[in-house]
Amino acid sequence: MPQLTIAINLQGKSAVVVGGGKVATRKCLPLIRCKAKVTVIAPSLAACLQRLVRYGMVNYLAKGYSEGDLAGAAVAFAATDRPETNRQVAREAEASGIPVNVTDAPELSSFNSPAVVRRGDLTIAVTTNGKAPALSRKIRKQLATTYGREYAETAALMGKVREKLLTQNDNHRYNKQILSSLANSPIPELFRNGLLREVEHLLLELCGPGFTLNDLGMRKETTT
Ligand SMILES: C[C@@]1(CC(=O)O)C2=NC(=C\c3[nH]c(c(CCC(=O)O)c3CC(=O)O)Cc3[nH]c(c(CC(=O)O)c3CCC(=O)O)/C=C3\N/C(=C\2)[C@@H](CCC(=O)O)[C@]3(C)CC(=O)O)/[C@H]1CCC(=O)O
Ligand SMILES: NC(=O)c1ccc[n+]([C@@H]2O[C@H](COP(=O)([O-])OP(=O)(O)OC[C@H]3O[C@@H](n4cnc5c(N)ncnc54)[C@H](O)[C@@H]3O)[C@@H](O)[C@H]2O)c1
Repeated sequence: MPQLTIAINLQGKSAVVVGGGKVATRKCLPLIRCKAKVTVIAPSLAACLQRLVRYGMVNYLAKGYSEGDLAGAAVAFAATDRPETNRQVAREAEASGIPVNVTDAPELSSFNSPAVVRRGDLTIAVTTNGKAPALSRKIRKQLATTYGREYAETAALMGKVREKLLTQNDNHRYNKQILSSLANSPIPELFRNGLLREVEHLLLELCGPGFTLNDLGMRKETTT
């Protein structure tokens, strides 16, 4: 089934992960990163999850799932190795209108987890609508080699330029032209090679004065 791909803000929202193994751990880490309040429910935990509990990054209920455990959740994950338990979680979520990811039954899920490359505010997500997760993983690895850390800097820089353009200039056509030129410029390659002076030259050429890395509040380093 074709699915809507969205990026959702879960900061401060409750996320319940049922199960405490390898797959549950993989579901918890991005939730922690986006500052959700994560609760894990499982009779026992994998070592990595035990550490996350020890460091206060997830709340832990040491028990088997029972109906009502999803109360107040903005999102839920059924990641136990018991298909019947995962189905019970799916039923409660469905009855309560809570989006749920059932890790052994895509047909019962209201969403699935894409394979993700993160570079600062740039997120590249790959999904096959649940058909071929191993393919998503392979493509994620290919993308990770093409889009390195320099894209985090590029996205940050373009965010600053865009903010400044939008606050000081309401000529949208002109702004679009500048931002499109920046997106198609060699700025990522320049960042990758530490050529910040050349980045400055490009900014001057494409945006005009007032857009140095300093003006934009971005760290300025000496270049060779
Ligand atoms: C992308 C990724 C994200 C993540 O989980 O964070 C992810 N699976 C990953 C890896 C992976 N999963 C599996 C293998 C072994 C090879 C294989 O079976 O193909 C590998 C590959 C590996 O590990 O190398 C086994 C597997 N996966 C699912 C089932 C159940 C079923 O299909 O019934 C089974 C059989 C379980 C069993 O054996 O019983 C189901 C789902 N897995 C999804 C996501 C969702 C669809 C994503 C999409 O639309 O493409 C979906 C539908 C639900 C969900 O979990 O959201 C993550 C890669 C992270 C990365 O590396 O970036
Ligand atoms: N979606 C995916 O990407 C993917 C990949 C591989 C496997 N899977 C599926 O994910 C499931 C979990 O795999 P795993 O490798 O994490 O297993 P695992 O054996 O490492 O962990 C299973 C966890 O479930 C917990 N559990 C068992 N009964 C429970 C209950 N009643 N209530 C709450 N927790 C309970 C256990 O304590 C354990 O922490 C399997 O069903 C597998 O088919 C999904």
